[in-house]
Amino acid sequence: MENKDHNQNHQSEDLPQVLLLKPTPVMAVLGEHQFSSNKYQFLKAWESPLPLCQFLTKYANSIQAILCSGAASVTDDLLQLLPSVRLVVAASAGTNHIDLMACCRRGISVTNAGNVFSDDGADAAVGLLFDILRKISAADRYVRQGLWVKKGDYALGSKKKTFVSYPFYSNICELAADSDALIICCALTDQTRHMINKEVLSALGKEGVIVNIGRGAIIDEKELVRCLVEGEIAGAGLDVFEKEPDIPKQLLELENVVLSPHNAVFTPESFLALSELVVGNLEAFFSNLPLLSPVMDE
Ligand SMILES: O=CC(=O)O
Repeated sequence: MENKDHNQNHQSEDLPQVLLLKPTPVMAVLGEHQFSSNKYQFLKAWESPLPLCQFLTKYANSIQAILCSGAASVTDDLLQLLPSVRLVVAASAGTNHIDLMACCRRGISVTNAGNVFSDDGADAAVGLLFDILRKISAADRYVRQGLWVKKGDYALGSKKKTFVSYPFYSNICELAADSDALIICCALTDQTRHMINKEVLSALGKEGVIVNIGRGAIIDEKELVRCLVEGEIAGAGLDVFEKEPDIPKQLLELENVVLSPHNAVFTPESFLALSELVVGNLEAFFSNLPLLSPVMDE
């Protein structure tokens, strides 16, 4: 029947209910490994014919946990509707889509992806950096467009291989001024929003490149585009953007920019580790054991 609420499964009535507001990529892996474990009733809001508000009201007093990715925000208003929620499991390292203060006020624990994405995130950032410095994608386009035949050899790339040490900088402008490349991989918070602004980009300078695998809004994107267009910095490798999936059109036309669709950590290995962590957190929570990757443990 078209209008059936697939969440209504009498056999699972006694299982702890875990709300999913939107599909999260980890579900594909969870599906293979754990979804069929029959330990939880996963309520998929998008599969219900009910409007979201009615759906939430129907299960308001029984949903104990929320599993979410960045695609769906966990706001104070949402939590207000779900008084039985005691755990929010983020299927991401970033928690900027979760109102942490509201969770704290309501005594709700929060977990995230811990460090399961660290290796693949680092690989992707270095990949973007090499691509920008050695113009790999741009040279690929050059060959595909037949320009090698028509115009001859491609412009030189560069990659310094000097000894690297890691001094600490408390001032981001000084850090940028002393760096050839800035790799942004921190969380988006009130403190880091637009942390990379006009001053920082101009301190990075004409030879400098920037890679962002954190969150788009850590960089003032308008300024970044302006600096790239006007040659005030040398290039950018960007996995994240301020208004995903929309990206500024000018970026598409720039040869010194490498773009990827917020997929820096999308590997089978990361997702398998994430699915195990998500299930591990749910199991720990419902067995009253310490959470595996707490952001906030109430
Ligand atoms: O962007 C990915 C994450 O936060 O895990």
